[in-house]
Amino acid sequence: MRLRARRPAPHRASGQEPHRPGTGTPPAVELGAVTRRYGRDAHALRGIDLTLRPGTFTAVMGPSGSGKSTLLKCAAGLDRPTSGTVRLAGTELTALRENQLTALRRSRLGFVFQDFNLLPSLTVEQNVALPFRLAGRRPDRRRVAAVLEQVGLGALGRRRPDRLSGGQQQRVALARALVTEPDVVFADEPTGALDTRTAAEVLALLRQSVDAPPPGRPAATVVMVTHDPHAAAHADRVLFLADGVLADSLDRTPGHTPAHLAEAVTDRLHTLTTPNTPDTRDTPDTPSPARTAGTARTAV
Ligand SMILES: Nc1ncnc2c1ncn2[C@@H]1O[C@H](COP(=O)(O)OP(=O)(O)OP(=O)(O)O)[C@@H](O)[C@H]1O
Repeated sequence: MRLRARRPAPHRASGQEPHRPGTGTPPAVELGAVTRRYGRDAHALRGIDLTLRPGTFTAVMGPSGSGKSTLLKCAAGLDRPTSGTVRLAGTELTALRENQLTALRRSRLGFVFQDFNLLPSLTVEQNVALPFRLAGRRPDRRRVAAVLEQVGLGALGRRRPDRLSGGQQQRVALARALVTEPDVVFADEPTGALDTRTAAEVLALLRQSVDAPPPGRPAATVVMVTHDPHAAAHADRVLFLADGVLADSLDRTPGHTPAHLAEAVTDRLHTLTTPNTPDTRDTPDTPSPARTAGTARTAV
């Protein structure tokens, strides 16, 4: 693979066609030719085309400075692209005024950050109920209790965050992100501050929110930026950014384990960070982790 050769052309993730109005459920996230420049010279994103279906879990990886956070911020309406379009569940964000964007983020998106971002003076329940209050709605106490059960914290609603472990605090943040049944949950390094075992528990909960939501509740859609191949291996699809373009992707195929996907992800990352290394993965006598994992390699 020669990433540099591919860099100038904008890419569309394969198999992900733009939604045509009137053809059913719109994509959860749709980016069209999104660019983001800082000043004249810093091109953080260089033409991103991307479509993510509802009820999917996508990880975004890439070297430092490749544009992951910028992509997340543009997709979540926290930053405005320099050009291009962003649609969330059919709503065009780039057309919205700032106050409309804020209202949309509060009512239709969930966020999980590395450092949890809980309010220390509020109890666990109050932190989870916050999105209702910020949206000017009465907190739905049954929903708050249900989502705390979902993340395994049903008994800790009255505690304050400083009396919780890091993993428990991140579970509260996850409950807060899920409580309004948002169109998309955006997670930026959600396990970056956690030990391996606790990180795996939080990732399993994210995965479960997509695969097995509580009865009667919709499957979540998760977009997660991470540096950790083991975290990315919980996703259905891993997107690789390099220098502001979508350079590659990996899809999880039925039957192979997160460990295999993590190995394949590590292999791709290695290729991204050392682009001049000869690519031996297509040589028949050199089986790659991607091939042994049964992973579909897709052009994006
Ligand atoms: N506010 C800003 N002003 C100027 N340049 C910026 C700004 N934010 C990001 N950039 C530049 O845009 C590029 C992409 O940054 P971004 O933070 O999206 O990368 P990243 O992949 O998330 O990096 P990391 O893994 O280190 O967090 C980098 O070159 C960065 O220096």
